[in-house]
Amino acid sequence: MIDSEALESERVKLKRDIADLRANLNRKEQCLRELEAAIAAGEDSDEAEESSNDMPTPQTKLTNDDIARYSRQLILQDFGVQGQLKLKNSSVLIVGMGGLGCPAAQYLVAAGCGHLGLIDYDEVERSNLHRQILHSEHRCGMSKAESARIALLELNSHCQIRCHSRLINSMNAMHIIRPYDVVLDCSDNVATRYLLNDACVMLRKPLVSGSALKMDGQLTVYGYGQGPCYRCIYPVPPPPEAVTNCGDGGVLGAVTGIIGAMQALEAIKVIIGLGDVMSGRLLIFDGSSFMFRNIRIRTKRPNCHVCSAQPLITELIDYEMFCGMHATDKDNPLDLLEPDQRLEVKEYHQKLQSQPHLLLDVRPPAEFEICQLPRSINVPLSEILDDSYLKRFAKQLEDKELPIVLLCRRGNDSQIAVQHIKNRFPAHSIRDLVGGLHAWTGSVDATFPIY
Ligand SMILES: Nc1ncnc2c1ncn2[C@@H]1O[C@H](COP(=O)(O)OP(=O)(O)OP(=O)(O)O)[C@@H](O)[C@H]1O
Ligand SMILES: [Zn+2]
Repeated sequence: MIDSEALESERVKLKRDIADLRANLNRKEQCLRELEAAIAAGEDSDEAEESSNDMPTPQTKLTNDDIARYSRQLILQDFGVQGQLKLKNSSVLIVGMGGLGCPAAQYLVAAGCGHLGLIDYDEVERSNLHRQILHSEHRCGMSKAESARIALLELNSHCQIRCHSRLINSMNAMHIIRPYDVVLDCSDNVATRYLLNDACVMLRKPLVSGSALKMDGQLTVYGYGQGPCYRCIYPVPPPPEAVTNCGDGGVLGAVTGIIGAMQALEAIKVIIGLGDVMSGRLLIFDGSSFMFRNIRIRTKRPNCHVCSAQPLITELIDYEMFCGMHATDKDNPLDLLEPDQRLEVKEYHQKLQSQPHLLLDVRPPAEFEICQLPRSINVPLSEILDDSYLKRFAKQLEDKELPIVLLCRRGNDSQIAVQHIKNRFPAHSIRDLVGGLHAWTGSVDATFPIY
């Protein structure tokens, strides 16, 4: 008798193993490329970075290939040969090769930007591919900057592309940004936004800033002409609990595509001096109603801590501390509960799953619909925090013998929920499933989907 479930589980496991091996191979190939590049340059990597700071010799003529390739934009009255030459001699730094950085880089390279710097500390994952359109299935596991470079050079081999596969932070930002003319903020966190703003103000570089979440996006240009900087608009960071990223809130790829493409457009306008740059104005895009609003934002704040005549901040600070948030969205597991309030997934599977118990899944309904454990009941965290779940579970909660187990995607929200319910029912056995569904897939059922 063929056990089709066991075969399926084995098949999925093999696919995962192959993906891991491929990721490892990609990493090794990348190391090899970097090493060979360093050997070819006859320098160690630090010196290689210094040399990248040298100004390239300006190009004063378009080649025949340039003329053929860029003909459709060359014939634009306001663009012309001078615009193309400015673009050819320009250098743009893109921070973040994710949903915004990919389309932005694609349009800049296609348009003939001469020098591009790409920064990203992260590696390509499957969940990136729906919107980070320069990466590919085969490059999962590879550094995002390196993966983007491969795709961009296929589009336009004349562009000089430098990869910085690392986190940009207070230690390296001035050094990395200095050689570039314009910076694009395509990152996804507040700490990096303040870092890039401050560094760009200090180095007098225009900063084209974009953001996208769910169905909405925003765009503006900071530090251009007499326009304000990010700190003029947001002198203090938002509270960490008010900030959501794409991993938690979701985003539609076409929305990041729209904002990223517009960031490329603004960078080109800044470089060429074309049209009205989006400085002192904020574009707000609502993808569901398809409304573009263009609002005036304040002018320079006279007492801005970084861009005013007497700035208080004259060198880069610790931005993660300033914002109370990390600059990476790698899992930062919470540890809120006592050991006796926690339950490992294996123990749940072996001892409790077949016993009477109440399994509450505290994820939002849209996530619950993607996948769920057998007999789990969806009670979103918001319903727990506002106590509306009490109405639904009054009866079960009266039964102190019935153990309650809470779970979520990664094991953070379930801890918050346990704390809250425990305050109301201190005598109950209420525990969270450590590591949530991710741990379930890792330790109990390899066929359970991960998102
Ligand atoms: N300080 C930083 N230095 C380098 N790269 C950064 C920094 N801050 C953010 N990034 C990069 O910016 C990109 C932002 O893009 P985006 O939010 O679309 O991707 P993501 O983090 O892969 O998304 P998801 O939340 O779905 O995992 C990410 O690739 C991230 O690694
Ligand atoms: Zn300012």
